[in-house]
Amino acid sequence: MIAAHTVAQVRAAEGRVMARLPAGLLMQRAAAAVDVESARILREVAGGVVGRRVVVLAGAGDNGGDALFAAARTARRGADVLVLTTSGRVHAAGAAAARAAGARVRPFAPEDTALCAEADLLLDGIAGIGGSGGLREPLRPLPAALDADGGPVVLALDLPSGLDADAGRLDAAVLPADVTLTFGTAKPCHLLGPAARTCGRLVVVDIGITGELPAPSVRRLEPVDAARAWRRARPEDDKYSRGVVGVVAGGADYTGAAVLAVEGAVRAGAGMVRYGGPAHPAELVRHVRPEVVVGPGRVQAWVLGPGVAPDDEEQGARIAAALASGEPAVVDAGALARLPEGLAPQHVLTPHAGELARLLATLGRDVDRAAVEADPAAHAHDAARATGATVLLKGTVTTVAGPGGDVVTAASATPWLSTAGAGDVLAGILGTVLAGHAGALAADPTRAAELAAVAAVVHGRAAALAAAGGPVAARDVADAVPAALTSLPGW
Ligand SMILES: NC(=O)C1=CN([C@@H]2O[C@H](COP(=O)(O)OP(=O)(O)OC[C@H]3O[C@@H](n4cnc5c(N)ncnc54)[C@H](OP(=O)(O)O)[C@@H]3O)[C@@H](O)[C@H]2O)[C@@H](O)CC1
Ligand SMILES: [K+]
Repeated sequence: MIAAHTVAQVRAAEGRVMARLPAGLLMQRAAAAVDVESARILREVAGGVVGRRVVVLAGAGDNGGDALFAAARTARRGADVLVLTTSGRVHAAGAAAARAAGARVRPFAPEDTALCAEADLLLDGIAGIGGSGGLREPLRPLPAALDADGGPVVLALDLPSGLDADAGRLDAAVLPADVTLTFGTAKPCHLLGPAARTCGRLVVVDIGITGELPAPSVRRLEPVDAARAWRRARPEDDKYSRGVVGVVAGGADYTGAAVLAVEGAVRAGAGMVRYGGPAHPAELVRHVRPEVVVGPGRVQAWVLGPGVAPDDEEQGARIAAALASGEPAVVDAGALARLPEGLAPQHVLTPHAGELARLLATLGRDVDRAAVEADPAAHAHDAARATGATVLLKGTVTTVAGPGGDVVTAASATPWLSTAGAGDVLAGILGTVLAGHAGALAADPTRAAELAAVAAVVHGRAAALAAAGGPVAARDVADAVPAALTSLPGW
């Protein structure tokens, strides 16, 4: 898991640690890590450090201070270091250290853009967690100038300058990084889309504040976390204790979604799957999966809505009854169009951006799909708070928001996964995960957010396995779930 903390959380922790330590020590730890990573990059891309061209952009605050002390260390290794200050103010001790080590230090001028583009390595110390409002002039043209082939490796200190550390938005000019070294803990911008795309490879540097940090506000689940959280079959299990998943999917006109949701649940290891729906999809489901039981009965978790038409009264009645039962449920597709009052965290809504925009519109918000895609976490969060449910928003980064404010993400394994039916399979997998943890969810329904992200990780991994770098069909994703599980590190 990668944990991210807000600026306020980081500043509070940093304050407590700094009160016990000599002044400037945390900055020196940060600078040392930047210097080590810089040397590693220079060896990799330029074959060595001595004489290699390093340009350092240093802003007015402590992010600039980190950059200046790192510049001093890298200059002492023999690199050719030019520091360009990007503000009228500069960290005085840092600038003195850089000069003393042989680096040149002067203000940035617009024509320096070319020098930046020709460097082997560009350190971005313009702004960190104190930054706001995006890149300022005269730096705004810089990202486009660096975009050309053969430009420098860009190493961002703490975060790519221009990002808002606490948000996933990307609505202002940003200097995208190839590598981001973040200090103490990741920040929400590193994990939330679309901002996360500008961070490149993320490295969290231990500067000694971890012990003072509270519970993270954003978490990214990794495959190893999915292995840990997945409920394994136990010798004493029977099909009921493993979890029974009730699937209300498909209708007279839509059958494929029912089959795919059932496949997802079966392949993820449900003890039993019960199908609820009209005769035609029921026959097809039975044909494809003879192990499925058709008709009502006790279940531990529901999968509601794949392939259900909004005006299907028969399926609508089943969905309403399932939600009223209070049992954990995946609320997908057609079921999203008819949400009742009184949802709770164990109800996981699984919209894509367009569906979330429609849902928010019914709650009186003035948003469209583009607005949701521009800030997925904020909108998922808004919907979770307004409905009381957990919201899993599908996308390149899967973003899960609990009504209590926690956000859990899962990076997508392959872009090929955006294919028809993949969402139905995810709904089935998630139904099995919720059913397997029904006891834990009864004790603490807010665990649904983490479990939803677990299902997304496994779904993404199954897709990557099935796709093997190329296109993938939804049913193949379901078939690959067992292999995806056994391939998880720590399984
Ligand atoms: N937390 C920790 O444990 C540790 C933190 N450390 C480091 O400190 C950093 C935080 O330092 P910080 O608080 O001085 O703020 P910082 O990020 O340098 O930016 C604020 C300055 O930049 C300016 N500015 C603002 N927006 C801007 C923009 N868009 N474009 C350009 N400039 C902009 C703004 O000036 P103004 O708005 O007044 O012009 C202000 O002066 C943190 O990210 C980490 O790197 C480490 O040393 C290790 C320990
Ligand atoms: K930065």
